Amino acid sequence: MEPWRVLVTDGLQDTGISILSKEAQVDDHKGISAEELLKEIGNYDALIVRGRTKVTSEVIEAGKKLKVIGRAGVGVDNIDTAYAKEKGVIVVNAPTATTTAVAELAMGMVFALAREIPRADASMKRGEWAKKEFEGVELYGKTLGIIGFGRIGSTVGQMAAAVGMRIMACCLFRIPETIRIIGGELLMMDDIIEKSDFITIHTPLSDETRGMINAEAFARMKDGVYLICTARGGIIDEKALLDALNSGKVAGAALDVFETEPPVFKELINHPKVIATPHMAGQTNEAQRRASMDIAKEVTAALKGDKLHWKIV
Ligand SMILES: NC(=O)c1ccc[n+]([C@@H]2O[C@H](COP(=O)([O-])OP(=O)(O)OC[C@H]3O[C@@H](n4cnc5c(N)ncnc54)[C@H](O)[C@@H]3O)[C@@H](O)[C@H]2O)c1
Ligand SMILES: O=C(O)CC[C@@H](O)C(=O)O
Repeated sequence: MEPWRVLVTDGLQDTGISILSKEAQVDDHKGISAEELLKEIGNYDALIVRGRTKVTSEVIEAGKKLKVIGRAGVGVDNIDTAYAKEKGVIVVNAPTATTTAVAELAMGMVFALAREIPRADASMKRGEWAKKEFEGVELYGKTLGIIGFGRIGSTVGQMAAAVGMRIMACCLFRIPETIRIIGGELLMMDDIIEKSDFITIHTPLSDETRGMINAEAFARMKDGVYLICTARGGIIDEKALLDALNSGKVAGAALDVFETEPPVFKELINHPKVIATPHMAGQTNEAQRRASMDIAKEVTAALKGDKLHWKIV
């Protein structure tokens, strides 16, 4: 029998490639264009992507031998999962690998906003000593509203509780035990919006969450609120955020994800009260190693017809 062929299009750490290579022929074609992918995909049994590759219905249609699509990470909003299901193509992800990394970046953003660390550093590098300009706020005793209390949101909750923040969270489905353990409150999203000093977003992008943080939501927030988003671009209405920053309603925003990536809305990125990072929250060496191993094992299991842990469709 011919060996299975696996195409990797957004890079994968060597540990994952080694696991796959024991069972299949692996082609690492990092950065492949959309046109090239359409031409090549017909030769492959499995496709492994991160967030860059758009796995459209056309790609799935062209993948005549395709049995499984693996997402080395969490969000599958770049994969047409409905079409994959229709075509009997399995979609799996590696949802636990990057939880700590994303939560740590979100917490880092909370600290960075409260003390304006990036702006202070930039002023030092310009040769200034602008000590009087920097009076921050303390986190101790402040309320952190967590929208989406799943794996990442609840990990952020534990970290923030450890520095003395009061935790309020809202969640759609299961209510993790964590909220009780950290002495937090489970509330409706409206309450979180109105009562929080800091708001951090950890939901997936869905029909329901797209544009969820809009002008109306900003109007209901406390004056001087801080906003953090490491979840997905599109959940926050970026134009409404810029207006809220300019009016002073929002004292600072830290964003890892954008409606368009790389971002085209430069006025937002360049705003002095915005801290921006290039969709790197899940990108620690440890997290990417775990993601590469998890997705390699899961894709191999799908090819062999073994039991799956993280089947999306
Ligand atoms: N920036 C990055 O590099 C990066 C890395 C990993 C994940 N992410 C994003 O983070 C998201 C969350 O990841 P996770 O592992 O915590 O997922 P998760 O499924 O464990 O948690 C998401 C939570 O959001 C809740 N939710 C969904 N819709 C909601 C709504 N309308 N209102 C309130 N709560 C809602 C769900 O109930 C769930 O508990 C992912 O979907 C992904 O988009 C980003
Ligand atoms: O893999 C990436 O590039 C981003 C990962 C992240 O957004 C995820 O959902 O796992």
